Amino acid sequence: MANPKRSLWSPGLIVGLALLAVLTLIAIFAPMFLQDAANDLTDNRGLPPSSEHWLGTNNFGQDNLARVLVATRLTLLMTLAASAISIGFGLLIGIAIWLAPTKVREFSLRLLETMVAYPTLITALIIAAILQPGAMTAIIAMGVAGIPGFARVTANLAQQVTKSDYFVTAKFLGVPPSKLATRHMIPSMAEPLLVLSTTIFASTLVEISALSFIGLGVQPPQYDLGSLLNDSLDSLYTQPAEAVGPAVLIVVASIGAMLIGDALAAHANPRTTRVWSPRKPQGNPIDNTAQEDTALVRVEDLRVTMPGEGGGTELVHGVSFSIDPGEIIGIVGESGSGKSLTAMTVAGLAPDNLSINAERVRVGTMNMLSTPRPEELAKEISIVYQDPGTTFSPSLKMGGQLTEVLRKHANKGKKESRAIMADALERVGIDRPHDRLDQHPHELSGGMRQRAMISNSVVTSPSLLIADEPTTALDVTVQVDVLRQFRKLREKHGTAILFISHDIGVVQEFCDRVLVMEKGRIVEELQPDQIRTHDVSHPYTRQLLEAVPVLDVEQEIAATEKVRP
Ligand SMILES: Nc1ncnc2c1ncn2[C@@H]1O[C@H](COP(=O)(O)OP(=O)(O)OP(=O)(O)O)[C@@H](O)[C@H]1O
Repeated sequence: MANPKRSLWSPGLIVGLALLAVLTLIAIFAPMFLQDAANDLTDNRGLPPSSEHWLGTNNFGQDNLARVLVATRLTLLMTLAASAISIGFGLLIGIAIWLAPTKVREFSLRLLETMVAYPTLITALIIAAILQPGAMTAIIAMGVAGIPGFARVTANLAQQVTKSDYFVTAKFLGVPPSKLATRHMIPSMAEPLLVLSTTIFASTLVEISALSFIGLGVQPPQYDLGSLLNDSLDSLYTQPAEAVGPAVLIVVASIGAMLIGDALAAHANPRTTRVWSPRKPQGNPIDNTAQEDTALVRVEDLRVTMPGEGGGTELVHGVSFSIDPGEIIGIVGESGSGKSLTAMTVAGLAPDNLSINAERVRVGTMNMLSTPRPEELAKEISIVYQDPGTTFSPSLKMGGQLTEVLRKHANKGKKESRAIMADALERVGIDRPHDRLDQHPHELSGGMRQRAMISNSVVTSPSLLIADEPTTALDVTVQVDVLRQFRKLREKHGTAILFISHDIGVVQEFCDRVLVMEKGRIVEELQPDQIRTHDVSHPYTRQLLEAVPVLDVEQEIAATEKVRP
């Protein structure tokens, strides 16, 4: 999904569109006005560049520049036609695969994988060699050769759509396949496919010119940029200017298309997968105020801005708070109120596209606006993310990923790290923990992955644990187990916790203090008792309290303590 706040009109897009607009104008008007200069045989053979013939003339006395400009039309038309074949059929096949029965789908996906292993140009060469050389052959060869690549990407994207709740529901309700494709699949995939289409256009242009260059594409008397390049070979040393024109136009056209593709890709939503990344350092990595300030975390006047016209959009408006060692602070607020941005900035992570400004963001002695040492960061701060699906790399086994921090930053050996992790997994209720370490993330359920992530974050006994809605996806019993783990961590190691939740019921007993956020501001700071007795002053907090059924965490923990040692 595109980010509406981010301007589409980047310099790259403007330059790319301008280049393609100029080429389109050339393609339209050059054949109307320069046909004679380009095609008429004259006695002015092999002239060097001059004010009359900017790129000189060829061996038949034809003006090289006029021929290049006239050839632009055929080159662009062939490229458009071949790209349309690749994109059209690729889209149909990619979608059909996911609407087909499982056996057909599996076979088609394997077939596509085999086909994409062959470079497009080789496939095109084989097709062009079988058919009679000519413009139509070049179009068919390039168009057909580009289908598997486009179909493969479409199939990958379509697979993600088929997993979405809205698609499953629509299928369940009996929406016919054609409607599933047009209403659900194509709109969801439109943006990445548009970006891919511009890349296909650029590569088709170069490859179709290559086919003509080697004599399998356009044949005389027709000519395109590739065949003009070929013509220039005979006199490359005596008349190099003849090669310059077609070469420059091929490069300019493909750069134009790539710039448009890049700009569209950059405009695509930067948080489709929620990626938090380290930021550019601001100031000294060590914050000396830690000596006189007993708080573990100190945030002063934090502002997070989405850059844009008119100074951009401020998403977090001057937030200040502190967390003492061992303190559990809750942040509650509705979706989009700035909870995650605030917490991730405290961890020194925030989306790249946002600008972060603050008087201070300190954790221990680390200035989180700068770049603290990675070993210190890994030991001092742990994060439990909202989405367990994206936390683990799908291609690596759980064991390698879960023991990484222990091995790298706590200097534990492989065996010892595995034993510590297996124990931690067992404590969050994961059965057969040793076997789990040898499994891949997809072999675990979402709830298990979430619990694995939680156990991973507590094994290093960090000073600060940032938990971004860690229990949202878990059932109540597991929620309680997890909260109990967090409590034990605080009791044993004095870990402070920044606990983000939508659910004021969960935070009320679990946290020592609760910050209520609304629209990027902390609107109220509450003691748990105030939540319990509804002694709150801000209308938004009252609304939150009225909206959420309250879970008595204390009671639940007490109840499960009785059954669990
Ligand atoms: N990378 C980004 N680019 C642009 N806007 C962003 C980005 N990240 C967050 N936002 C916007 O900032 C606001 C606060 O987002 P944030 O993720 O902090 O909310 P939240 O309170 O954690 O919500 P949720 O509970 O749904 O996760 C939202 O309007 C969100 O759309």
